[in-house]
Amino acid sequence: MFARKVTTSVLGAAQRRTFSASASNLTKVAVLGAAGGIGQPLSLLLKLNPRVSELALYDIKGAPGVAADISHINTKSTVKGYEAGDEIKECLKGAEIVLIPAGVPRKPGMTRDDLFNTNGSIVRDLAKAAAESCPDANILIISNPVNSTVPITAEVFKSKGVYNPKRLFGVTTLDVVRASRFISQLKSTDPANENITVVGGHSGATIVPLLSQAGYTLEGAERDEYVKRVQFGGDEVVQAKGGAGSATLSMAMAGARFAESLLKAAQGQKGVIEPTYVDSPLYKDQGVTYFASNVELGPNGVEKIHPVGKVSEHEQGLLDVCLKDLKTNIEKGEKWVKENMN
Ligand SMILES: NC(=O)C1=CN([C@@H]2O[C@H](COP(=O)(O)OP(=O)(O)OC[C@H]3O[C@@H](n4cnc5c(N)ncnc54)[C@H](O)[C@@H]3O)[C@@H](O)[C@H]2O)C=CC1
Ligand SMILES: O=C([O-])CC(=O)C(=O)O
Repeated sequence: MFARKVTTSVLGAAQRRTFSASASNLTKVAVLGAAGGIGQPLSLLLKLNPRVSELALYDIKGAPGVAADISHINTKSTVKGYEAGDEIKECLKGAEIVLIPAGVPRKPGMTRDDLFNTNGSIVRDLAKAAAESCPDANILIISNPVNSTVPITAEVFKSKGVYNPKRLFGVTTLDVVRASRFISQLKSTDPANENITVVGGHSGATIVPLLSQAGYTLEGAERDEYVKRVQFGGDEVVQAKGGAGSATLSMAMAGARFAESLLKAAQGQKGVIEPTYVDSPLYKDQGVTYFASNVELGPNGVEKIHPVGKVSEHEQGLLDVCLKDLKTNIEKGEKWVKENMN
């Protein structure tokens, strides 16, 4: 078996290290919402990943054009674009990973929950298609509000009798990327060496960075500003884009990183850990059925859900608020999809 190293100049050193694969472990990856702000750069990054053998790009408009463009990049994977209608079945058939960034982004003044009505239906319909065409795939939900769109997807898979909690992930990687970048700015460290655990969910107060676990003890206003920046980092981008959407490029990097971690784990690498929002036992006794914490990934998806671990008194306070909000977001998603399954 030959193994080749591929490096690209668009990613940092930490990412470059991970982009190597043996030719025997190749995978079909589908992106739903591939012509969007996230979908396009995410598809580009996946095209650069030699672990991907086939890239299937679906959108209600524009996917064939994106696919034609990306297909000229001189890496081995094949790329095909699919349009609305029945083509989604062929797009999903045989996919091992399905990334879903389809849906509308926020405008200034909106919360992620304000996207619920529009994106809930979009995710529900795409989840139905995935449950029918690739029930064993790893489903990676990017569309907001993630705290609710993940439970919506789970209920759809349950309704079809194919739910596997080990294969459903809310992508919260961007929170970890931000938490690591923001502390490096405060401490003048190399962000590539920072890995701040972030737990909870993916909106406002449900995003809980655990600085103490990385050995940092910020106090007072500095601590509060840091936590607020991590919790509301998305708003910073929404404001700066002034009505033209939310984070797309950093999200594409975060989504590609998570997909790469899953591929590495699927292809036998041990000890691959990413924080992600999954069906979790950690706070089920409090009625919180989904929760993001460090998760060890493996060939079957979720291998081991790590507990939150030791937290400071201040972090415990943040967690208490998080759990209350999360419960509401989860129940809202479950209730809505049960009443609107068709
Ligand atoms: N999880 C996270 O950390 C993050 C999540 N997001 C979320 O990702 C979503 C997408 O954001 P952008 O790419 O900026 O939006 P966008 O509007 O640029 O792209 C969305 C794409 O989805 C497509 N689409 C809409 N309905 C569809 C359907 N039924 N089937 C297939 N495709 C469909 C649109 O045609 C469009 O190309 C938003 O909900 C946003 O809030 C954004 C940033 C970070
Ligand atoms: O803020 C938004 O709406 C998009 C998002 O989820 C993020 O950037 O974290």
